[in-house]
Amino acid sequence: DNTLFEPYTLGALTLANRIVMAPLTRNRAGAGFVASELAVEYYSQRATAGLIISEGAQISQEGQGYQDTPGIYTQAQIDGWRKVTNAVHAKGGHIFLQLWHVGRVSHVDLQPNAQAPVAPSAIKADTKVYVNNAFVDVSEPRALKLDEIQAIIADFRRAAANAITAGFDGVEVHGANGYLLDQFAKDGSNTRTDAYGGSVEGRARIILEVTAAVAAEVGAQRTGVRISPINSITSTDPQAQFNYIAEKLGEMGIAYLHVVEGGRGGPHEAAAFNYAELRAKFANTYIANNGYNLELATSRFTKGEADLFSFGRPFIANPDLVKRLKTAVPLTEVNPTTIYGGGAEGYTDYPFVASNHG
Ligand SMILES: C=C(C(=O)O)c1ccccc1
Repeated sequence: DNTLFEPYTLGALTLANRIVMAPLTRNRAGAGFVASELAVEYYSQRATAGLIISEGAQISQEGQGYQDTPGIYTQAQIDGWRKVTNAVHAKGGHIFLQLWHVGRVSHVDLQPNAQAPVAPSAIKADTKVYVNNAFVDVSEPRALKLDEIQAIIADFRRAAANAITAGFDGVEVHGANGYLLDQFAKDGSNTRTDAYGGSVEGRARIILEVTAAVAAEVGAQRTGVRISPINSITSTDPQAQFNYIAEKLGEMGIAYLHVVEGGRGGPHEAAAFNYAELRAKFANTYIANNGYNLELATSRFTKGEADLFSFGRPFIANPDLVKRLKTAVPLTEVNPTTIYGGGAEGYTDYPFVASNHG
């Protein structure tokens, strides 16, 4: 098979193609942080993706950083997601849920008892979050105690079990984009001197322990991990840090490593990081992400540099992205004003290619 549109085996799943829908936060969850009814239509519209990875779903109240993002830690949330997975499966699609803990990227208004957001160290992120319908500075975080780290690992494990109960085909541990696990992995945000910091191994410990716990719960073949070696937070030697993480994750036999190449949402730059070296540390499936188009994906695929390619914004505006890429139909541009928050507009109302076309 020499194209992106041939079937691909991922663990026990046969994907119809190598095109993955990347996790996309849309801030449309309803009361109780339950995935909205509209999410049923939104995700099933995009079921022709080889694999859908859902928007980040927080594993606990403490793990939430933005308003109206869905959770995966209550029965009502599980019930809401069940409708989504049923609809995607009814269309022959496959869907993983992204397990999310934001760590320091949060605001006291979202935190239990208005507490400070938690982090590896009490270092405030230089970023804003969408809370109370406005972009506001994040709140000052506090450093986690060792027993709290064990509790968070248990939260990830429980959330993974909930995702399988909700009908997901697997889970993706969110270790990227400046959130909790990424905060531990990078020394720009982790100055701990205990077992969870102070060295390549120490900074990697929590993402490896979380992944081991999740894989023990749902199976290694239904577990993926997302990392972003050089975005969001500075680190001294990202190549050494993430080569080590990739190697240890590879030893666990998990299904895939999903890599944000370059800066999040930025152009796909040939960044100062060797992704081929990283990939060589991980024997299973490598999903390449960030600013791909068909031409770039095809060229890297034919060079054997990645197995699957994930697309974010193109999937927002093109529910039938696979058909458009396969038949060279021009893509609809995303409307940036309706990505975050709102209702059906800019969510479930993007057009499909006319059925008589291609
Ligand atoms: C979960 C996100 C990520 O991984 O970047 C996110 C969160 C808020 C806005 C955009 C993206």
